This record gives sequence, structure tokens and C-alpha cells, in this order.
Amino acid sequence: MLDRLIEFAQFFFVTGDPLIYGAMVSIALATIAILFVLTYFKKWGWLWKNWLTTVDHKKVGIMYILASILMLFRGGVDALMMRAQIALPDIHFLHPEHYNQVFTTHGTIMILFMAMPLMFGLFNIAVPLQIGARDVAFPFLNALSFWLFFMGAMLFNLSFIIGGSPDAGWLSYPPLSELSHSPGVGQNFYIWGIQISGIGSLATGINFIVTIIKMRAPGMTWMKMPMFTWSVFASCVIIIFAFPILTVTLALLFLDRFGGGHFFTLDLGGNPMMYINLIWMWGHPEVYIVVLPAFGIYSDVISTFAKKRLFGYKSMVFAMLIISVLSFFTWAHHFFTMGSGADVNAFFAISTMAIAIPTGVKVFNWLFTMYRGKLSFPTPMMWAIAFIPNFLIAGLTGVMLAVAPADFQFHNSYFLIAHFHSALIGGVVFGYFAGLYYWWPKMFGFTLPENLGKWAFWFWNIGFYVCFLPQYSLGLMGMTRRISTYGWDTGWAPLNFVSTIGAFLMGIAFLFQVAQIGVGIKNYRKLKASGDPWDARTLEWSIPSPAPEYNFATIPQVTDRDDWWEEKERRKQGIYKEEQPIEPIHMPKNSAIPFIMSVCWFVAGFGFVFGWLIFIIPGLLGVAACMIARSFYSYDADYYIPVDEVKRTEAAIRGGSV
Ligand code: HEA
Ligand code: HEM
Ligand SMILES: [Cu+2]
Repeated sequence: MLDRLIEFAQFFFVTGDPLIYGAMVSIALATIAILFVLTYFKKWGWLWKNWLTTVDHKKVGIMYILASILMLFRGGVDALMMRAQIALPDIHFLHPEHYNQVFTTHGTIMILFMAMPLMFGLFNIAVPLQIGARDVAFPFLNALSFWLFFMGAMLFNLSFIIGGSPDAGWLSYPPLSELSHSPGVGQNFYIWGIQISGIGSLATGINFIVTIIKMRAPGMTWMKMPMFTWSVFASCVIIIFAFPILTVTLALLFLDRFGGGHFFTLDLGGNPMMYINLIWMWGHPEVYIVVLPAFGIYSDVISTFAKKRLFGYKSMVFAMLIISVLSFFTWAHHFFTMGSGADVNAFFAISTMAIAIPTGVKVFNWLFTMYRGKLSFPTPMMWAIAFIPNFLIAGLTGVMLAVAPADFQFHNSYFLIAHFHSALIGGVVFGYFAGLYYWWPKMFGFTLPENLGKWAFWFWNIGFYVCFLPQYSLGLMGMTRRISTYGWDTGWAPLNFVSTIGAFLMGIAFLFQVAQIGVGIKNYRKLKASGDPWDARTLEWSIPSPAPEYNFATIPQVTDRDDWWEEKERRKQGIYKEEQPIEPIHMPKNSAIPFIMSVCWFVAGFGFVFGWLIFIIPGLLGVAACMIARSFYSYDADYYIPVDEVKRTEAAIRGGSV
């Protein structure tokens, strides 16, 4: 036992780095503060009952969003530390080893623990409401997905404090990620953090596909579905085919590291190229997993604020489905330079370029939707419009990268870094921000203050161009990715300095957003939103903001695409649908199992990271116990809300009128 403690202490105080001690102290202080506040205001019961054990999709969505904002902060601090380090030559703020850790955690966190959960948050907030459903198909599984993501993310983040962070890049290529080259525990944190949250992502994919197929309101045929819901469907189709590949790849890497396997080693029959193929078979589709829902948001937001039907609805749907299929045939464009040969490279170059066609269709459709529309520009619309030029740059430089011979020059240079940040920030993050501002009133019942939102918008946008445009030139000037410093003789200093200024402008933009939320909460009474604050088109706006726990008192009967808009038009002409009688509403009960089971996974994962059976065994036993409890002893998992109570709630929120 004593050796274990000493071993633990060694891991704990692995380095004398002041940044790590600083982080430890701040995390400890923040934890104490949270515990104190919860105890002082007697909020433990509230937390447990309303949040930790909830299975309500709206609350699960809010928890995803909160966690992802926290992760955006962590990933953003990483980004600023890197940009500070390379702002000028010969800076000694981060050691080279530390720089490696920071870009690895930044990339992994931003994609897997920021973009994915923010996306899942928006799925949860909007999809059931858009299709006129009372929840997702499997609410229990939905809560489990969230907690698995959360515990996976926490495990990954723990590496910063205990044992050391991973440092082999966000995709952890072997041989660098093998035991021979990375004997520390950082890679184990990477594997287990992603595995645990990955199970959650796969389950979410399945959950939303079933929800969209089975739970649409009567009358909502496929071609009447809101575009965001379509994009979620397309994204989830990619998830269910791509995430199992990630799971298997990381499991094999784990066997290499723990079980003396040789799947990806350089000797005994292994081959690192196998890993590189597999990880990109997930990694490339992953970028479309995150961007398609952003496309869906742009479609809904642009048609709402242009007061027009989306132009080319059917072509939008097919473009998305084509992108989701094509996304599985382009993975090798990430290693044109790794010896595939001319024929293979030509195949993947052409399939990659082919994606420009459906994407172009979408871009033109958005422009045509705005053409001659009655445009207004509240913050969601501003993000949607800013996206178009940003994404055009990202897409066109993507097509340049897809030219295999040219990629021998661009590959792993700052040109690539600029390409993917343009796509990920200008495309994905901006899209999710548009969605967040758009659905905020539906989530919380008040709109965010617009003036601070506009400040945030301009800082993000200007910062974005100032940060990433110079990087295209830096790439062409020969600056490669993942270097922690360079010499004055390179001539890269001025552009890097400008780029760092841009990064800090985006940091300020984030602070504006935090302030905006703070001011919004303070003035929420003044900013109170009606059920339909944007005069929007789809069903989620037909019910009060925030929606009651059962969403729809009676399930809507859909007759049109943009059904709520058409309904409003009909009402203007005095035509009202027949009121449906309210019936008792069937609801799922809260459950503590998703939370407890995920905590057990966390404990087991922690044990696997260090190879400590005293954590692995109880953790896995706990997981098994939760499964048994759910399978054999959870008969009492649902209840009915009686008609009277529904009527009372409706009357209270609507104040007697609609
Ligand atoms: C959301 C994220 C996202 C998105 C949407 C894209 C979209 C695209 N990407 Fe990108 N890409 C990444 C994220 C993304 N990428 C990441 C993270 C990496 C690097 C990872 C790493 O190495 O760590 C990467 C790397 C990467 C490479 C590897 C380069 C290398 O390693 O050397 C290539 C090469 O082909 C490429 C190509 C493309 C193409 C062709 C598109 C297309 O989908 C773009 C299509 C869009 C348009 C073209 C614009 C709109 C179209 C029109 C207006 C019509 C008219 C246009 C034409 C006819 C051209 N990307
Ligand atoms: C806030 C603005 C951001 C800035 C200033 C920034 C900056 C950086 C920097 C400096 C690097 C390392 C480059 C290198 O040395 O190779 C990097 C890498 C990366 N970033 Fe960002 N970033 C930002 C936002 C994002 C977002 C939002 C995402 C994803 C959604 C993201 C995903 C990545 C990825 C995947 C890598 C590659 C990591 C690796 O090489 O393993 N970044 N970023
Ligand atoms: Cu790709």
C-alpha cells in the first residue's frame, strides 16, 4: 500500500511547473467555492433531483452546453498559451515538451470535448421540439450519454494535474503513442478519456436516429422536416458508422500499450500505417459530423431572418446526404505524402474535390434564400452571414490541399493549420454560436442582450481573420505545424506576431460572451422572451419559452413544411385548427443510474490509466451492478402527468392566452 501511495505522490507532483501548480490551486479553490455555495444555500437536493438524475432532454442539453463552454475556455487558454509562445522567435514561456502537450490537449479538447458536446447540446435542445415530440426515443440512454461524455472529459482533463498530459498530437499517431516512445500515462488518459466519452457519442447517434425516424409528429413526412433536424440525421448516420472505428482503433492501441500487442508497432508484424488509415477513417468523417449540424442551423436561421422559405429544400437534403456518404471515401487525403502511390492519391484527390459540389449547392441556396428576403440582423443572423465568406476561404483552401502534388508543399504547414481553423471556427463554432443565440430564449426564457453580443461578434470575426489569414502566408513561407519556436532569420516573426494579436482578440470576444450571459441573467425579467421571439417558422416556436417539461400539451398535427409559419399565416386569415383534447402525458422518471454508472466508468478508467486494480475492479463491478439494476429492477421507470396538472401548467405559463 505504501508503495502505491508513493507512486501516486510521484505522479501527482510529476513536475515543478508553476502553471500546473497554479491550475491545481485554482481548481481546488473553485471546487471548495462550489461546495460551499451548494451547502450554504442548501442546494444539494435541488442539484441531485433537477440535474444529476434528470432524463429531460432540455436539461441534458443545457448541461452539455455548460460543459462545452467550460471546455471552450480550457481549449482557448491552451490556444492563447501556444500563440504567446510562438508570437516571436526565441520565447521561453513553454518548454518544447510542454508545447507538445498543449497542442495535443487543445486539439483533442476542442474537437471531442467542446465541438461535439456543444453540438449534442443543440441536438437535445432543438430536435425533439422541432419534430413535435415529448422527448428523445431513449431518455435514459440520453442521460447516460451525457454523463459518459462528462466523465470521459474529466478523466482527460485530469491528466493535466496527475501524471502528465498526452503529447502525441490530437490523433496520437504511433509509433509516438506506443509504449516504447511514450512510456508515461498521458497516452492512457487520452485513450480512456476518449473511449468513455466515445461510447456516449455513439449512443447519442443511435438515439437521435431513432428519435427522428420514430417520433415525428403525425403529418411530418421526411420532406416536411426542419432542415436542422435533417442535418442532425445526416450527422448521426456518420456517427454510427465512424465512431465504432475510433473505438476499435483505440482499443487496439490500448492492447499494444498494455497487453504487449503489436498491431501498430514497427516490429513483429505490426504497422503504424494501419493506425493512420483507421484513425482517419474516423477522423475525416468526424469533421463532417461537426459541420453538418452547423449547416442545418444556418439553413433554419437564414430562412427565419429572411422571412422566406429555404431555397432549394430538397437539394439541401440531398447535398447533405451525399456529403455524409462521400465523407467516408476521402480519408487518405490526410496522408498523400505517406507513400500511397499516384493512383490511390488520384482517387482520394478526386473524391475530396467532389465534396465541393454539394457544399457549393448549399452555399448558393443560402444566398438565394437571402435574395429579396425581408432581412433583419439580430445576432444569430449575423453569425450565419459571417460564416459564408469564412467558410468559402476554408473550403477553397481545402480544395487546394486536395490537389495531391500540391499537398506535398502544404502538408503539415501553417497553410493546413489555417485551413482547418477556418473550417472549424468559421464553419463549426460560428454555426453553433448562431444556434446558441437562436435557441437561447427557448432554453431559458429570455433573449441575450444584443449589444454585448454584437461586440463579441465583431471581436470574434476580426480576431479570426487577423489570426488565421497570416497563417496561410506563413505556411507558404515554410513554417511547419507543431514547432514551439523558430529563429529570427526565418522572417516569420511579423506575421506570427499579427496572428497572436488576432488570437487574443478572440479571447476578448469570449469574455464579452461571458459578460453577455451574466448581464442577461441579471436582467432576465426585462429580456423575457415570448414563445416565438423571432417570428420563426418551425414547431419549437409554437410552444412557450422555456418549454414545459412535457413540451407539447397536445401533439401537433403537421400539414406543411415550416408548419408553424403556415399555421400563423392561417390564423391571420381566421382559420384555426381544431383543438385536440388533452390526455394524460406519459413521461420517463428520473434515474440516478446514468450518473452513478458513469462515475464507475471514471473510476475504472482511472485505474486503467495507471494499471491499478484497486480502481479497475470496483469501477467495473459498479458498472455491472448498474446494468443489472437497470435491466432487472427498474420496472418503475415512467409515470403519467394527469390532465388537470397539464391544464394548470398551461394556464400558468400562457397566462390564460396563447
Ligand atoms: C469542419 C471541419 C472541416 C471541413 C468542413 C473541411 C472541409 C474540407 N477539407 Fe479539411 N481539414 C480539417 C477540417 C475540415 N475540413 C481538419 C481538422 C484537417 C487537418 C487535421 C490534421 O491534420 O490535424 C483538414 C485537412 C484537410 C486536408 C489534408 C491536408 C494535409 O494534411 O496535407 C485536405 C486535403 O485534401 C482537406 C480538404 C478539405 C476539403 C476539400 C473540404 C471541403 O469539404 C470543402 C468544400 C467547400 C467549398 C469548396 C466551399 C464552397 C463551395 C463553393 C462555393 C462551390 C464552388 C467551389 C469549387 C468548385 C471549388 N482538409
Ligand atoms: C480560439 C481560437 C484558436 C486559436 C488561437 C487556436 C490556435 C491553435 C494553435 C496555435 C495550434 C497549434 C499549431 C501547431 O503548433 O501546430 C492549434 C492546433 C489545433 N487546433 Fe486550434 N485554435 C483555436 C481554436 C480551435 C478550435 C475552435 C478548434 C476545434 C473545434 C481547434 C482545433 C485544433 C486542432 C485539431 C489542432 C491540431 C492539434 C495537433 O496538431 O495535434 N482550434 N490551434
Ligand atoms: Cu479530411
